[in-house]
Amino acid sequence: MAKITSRPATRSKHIGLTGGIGSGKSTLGAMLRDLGAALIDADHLARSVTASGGSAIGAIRQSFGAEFIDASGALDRTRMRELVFGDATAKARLEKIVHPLVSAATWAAAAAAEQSGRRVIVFDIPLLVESRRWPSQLDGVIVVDCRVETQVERVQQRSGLAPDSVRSIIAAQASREAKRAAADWVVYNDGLSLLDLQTKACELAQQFGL
Ligand SMILES: CC(C)(COP(=O)(O)OP(=O)(O)OC[C@H]1O[C@@H](n2cnc3c(N)ncnc32)[C@H](O)[C@@H]1O)[C@@H](O)C(=O)NCCC(=O)NCCS
Ligand SMILES: Nc1ncnc2c1ncn2[C@@H]1O[C@H](COP(=O)(O)OP(=O)(O)OP(=O)(O)O)[C@@H](O)[C@H]1O
Repeated sequence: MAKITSRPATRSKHIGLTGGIGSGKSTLGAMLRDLGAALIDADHLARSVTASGGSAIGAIRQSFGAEFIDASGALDRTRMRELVFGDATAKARLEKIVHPLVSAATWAAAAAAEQSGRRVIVFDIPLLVESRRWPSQLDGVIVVDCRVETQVERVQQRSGLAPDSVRSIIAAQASREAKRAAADWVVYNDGLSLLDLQTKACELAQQFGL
């Protein structure tokens, strides 16, 4: 199958969805999917190329060493997290391996959604604002925003990561201000119940013609 490396000719709406770690973008993405959008999740694709047998594993082993691959043949995520969020050069080296694979998988999934007649495709991309290519390839961008304290709390609750580790990940991402400046729609997901967030999802879905 030919590799798809950029946006195919399209008639559906392509909406980017981004936000810092723990902001709630995957939660909003799932709500938009339930309202009829096709959802493409870059984190999910990145996890699949770094799972056992994934297409990034050979290059990661070669570049970082066998100690970054666990006994099942998958990326050792804890070890890699501890390395890259304190070492910008190592992070760039990892991204150079993973991002092109995620990008190709993203466009392949978008083409499939397009072919099956989906009118709205939501691209959940954590590093959308940091990327030079993504913004120009989308029809609009939703930014989910919340206070850093809320991000730290949510991620700690979700995965047990220590507050300092969460803060080091936040420090490696674009600032809240930079993200908001790139937004066509800002969803402020702080002090909101999940029901309130669902209401915001319904309003967006209506604007997208879902
Ligand atoms: C470093 C890794 C192994 C840590 O794995 P872990 O299971 O702890 O986290 P997970 O992949 O679920 O990501 C959680 C969140 O961390 C943040 N994050 C992940 N990678 C990056 C990055 N390169 N730069 C900044 N933030 C990142 C995002 O907010 C993401 O939603 C993993 O995140 C990874 O392989 N990152 C490189 C690939 C990448 O850039 N993914 C982002 C989407 S393409
Ligand atoms: N309004 C809300 N009320 C209660 N819990 C929420 C709300 N928004 C998000 N959460 C919870 O916060 C956690 C983080 O949300 P989510 O996974 O959607 O964030 P994310 O931005 O996708 O994070 P990541 O970058 O790590 O993928 C989840 O456990 C989610 O259920």
